[in-house]
Amino acid sequence: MSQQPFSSLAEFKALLEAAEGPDASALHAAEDRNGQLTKPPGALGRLEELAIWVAGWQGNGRPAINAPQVVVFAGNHGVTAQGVSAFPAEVTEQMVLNFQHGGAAINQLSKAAGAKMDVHALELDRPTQDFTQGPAMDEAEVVSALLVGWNAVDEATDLLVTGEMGIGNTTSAAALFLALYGGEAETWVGRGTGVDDAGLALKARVIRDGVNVNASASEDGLEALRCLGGREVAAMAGAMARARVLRVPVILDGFISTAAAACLQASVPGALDHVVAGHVSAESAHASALDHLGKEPLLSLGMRLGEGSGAGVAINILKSAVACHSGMATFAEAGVSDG
Ligand SMILES: O=C(O)c1ccc[n+]([C@@H]2O[C@H](COP(=O)([O-])O)[C@@H](O)[C@H]2O)c1
Ligand SMILES: Cc1cc2nc[nH]c2cc1C
Repeated sequence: MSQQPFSSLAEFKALLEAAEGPDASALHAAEDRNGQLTKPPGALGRLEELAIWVAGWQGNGRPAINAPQVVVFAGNHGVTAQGVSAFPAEVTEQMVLNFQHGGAAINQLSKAAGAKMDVHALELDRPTQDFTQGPAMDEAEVVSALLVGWNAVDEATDLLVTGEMGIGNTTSAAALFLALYGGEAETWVGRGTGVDDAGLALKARVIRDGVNVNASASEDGLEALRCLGGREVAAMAGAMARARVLRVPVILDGFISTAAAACLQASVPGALDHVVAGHVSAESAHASALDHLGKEPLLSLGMRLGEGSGAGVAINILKSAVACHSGMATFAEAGVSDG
């Protein structure tokens, strides 16, 4: 077997810390080109900033999105034993089969956006430990899940979406936000797949217990991921980190994808400079989580599905931004007076 790129959280963190930023000359070239395109200055609004941002990360003043990749990770959570989801844990595995057969929303959204889609199920027959009883994972387990994500990113990818499937994972994500950002447990929990008011109160109690039991989770983002995350959450973090190293832009999906990202950011400032928020989910605390990360969502469609679905829709926005930037004529080329 070939040598793995990291074998501990410290080595993973060091790779992320060493990752380079965007290409300054591509950024300048894209800014310059943007000023010459046949439109009034700023008339394409945020599409202009997005195209320039993609240019910097791709190291190309005329960026392109020809090979977008959607990667969906699935994991099972011991905390489902507490009754925190409206659906049974078996649904995780059943949905993996649905993804493999092309029957889920993300299959259609990937197809509509011209993206390749891959599915990785992470040890579904071995749920993480119930985090109200102790850490969800030991270091070897979280490192192994980070590696699945790291290795899932194609080197030829030019835009990445990380999605997830995991019954119980809105509880895990809420616990991560409580550990990383503090505040009241009640403000971080939401209905997930659709729990009632009693379920919501139970979720708040569960995440409060989880954060109290795992005191070290509040000290570092990667330690929080180990104690309160899940295998699919860690795999998303691993894929986002690989994309940062490869300088591939990433579109965040919903509440759980944002929790994975928040762990990276809390551990390594700048770890999310290559990340844009695809949408704000209907999970009630998602907007606040995005605020903490300083990310303005591209879309607000009332979606709360996960799977990478909101980010999948947002691929089309980035493609549109880049198509205008790289394909439009300049004033000189088109013979249009530039005022
Ligand atoms: O992405 C979101 O914001 C989102 C919000 C609510 C639910 N989900 C999905 O629903 C599942 C988790 O919900 P739950 O109630 O089991 O914690 C998981 O498979 C997620 O993909 C996803
Ligand atoms: C059916 C179903 C599909 C999902 N996709 C992502 N999370 C999900 C949760 C459920 C319950």
